[in-house]
Amino acid sequence: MSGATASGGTGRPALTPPPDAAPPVRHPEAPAPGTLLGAHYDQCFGCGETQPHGLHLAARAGEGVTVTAEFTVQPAHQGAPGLAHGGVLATALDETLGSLNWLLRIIAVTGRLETDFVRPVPVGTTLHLAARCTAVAGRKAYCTAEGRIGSPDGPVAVRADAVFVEVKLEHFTKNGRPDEIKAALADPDQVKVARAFEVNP
Ligand SMILES: CCCCCCCC/C=C\CCCCCCCC(=O)SCCNC(=O)CCNC(=O)[C@H](O)C(C)(C)COP(=O)(O)OP(=O)(O)OC[C@H]1O[C@@H](n2cnc3c(N)ncnc32)[C@H](O)[C@@H]1OP(=O)(O)O
Repeated sequence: MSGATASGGTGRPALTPPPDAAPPVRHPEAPAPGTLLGAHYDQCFGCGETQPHGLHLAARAGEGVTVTAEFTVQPAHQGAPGLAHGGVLATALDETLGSLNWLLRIIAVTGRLETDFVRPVPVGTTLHLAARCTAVAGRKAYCTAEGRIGSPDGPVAVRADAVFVEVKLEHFTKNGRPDEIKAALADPDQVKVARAFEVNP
């Protein structure tokens, strides 16, 4: 698949939107700015509320196609003694970026995630994350995020650029556990169902 190469076969870096990319459009029924988005799946390692090993990251809708999120580094997230593991920090960025799906009202998965680790992040730190979609081209959403230490205006510790690729629900039913998808569809909590599955065709 050409998309997995650095340039996607175009000679253009894969994280640079193509010339025909359009500005992202906030879906008219996207959650209002300030709304806590909740988990897309309660067992998700990034955001799942009942995932004991997870980051319990809580994302909030912003203006336009932006979100913010907070994540407090726990002892279980260490790489070096007292410092967050880089893969965990990449997960926090990935999850925050993935939350932009709710504002675009698409189902999209991470195709590429390029991360800069700018400062070490000590255990106990609350990382304040902010993500925004910068462009959309076909099935691809180009997004960027950063995480700051201690407050939304704190020093930048991590940054990421990403391409998310829109997929059909079959991506999950074919490759994941279809029974759980069906159970989620039958969930009487209609808000949750709408959030998970009521997306643009
Ligand atoms: C109980 C219910 C729960 C269910 C939940 C349902 C609702 C959920 C709602 C929201 C979910 C939010 C989740 C957030 C969580 C955080 C995000 C993650 O961590 S996601 C996991 C990690 N990512 C993967 O596992 C992807 C694995 N990869 C793939 O499946 C494929 O490679 C995929 C879908 C990315 C692309 O495969 P193709 O066959 O569909 O499409 P092709 O034709 O190859 O590419 C389409 C376009 O995308 C570009 N592209 C593809 N891969 C790229 C890449 N790596 N970098 C740059 N561009 C790429 C290509 O160049 C092409 O562009 P051109 O249309 O030709 O212009």
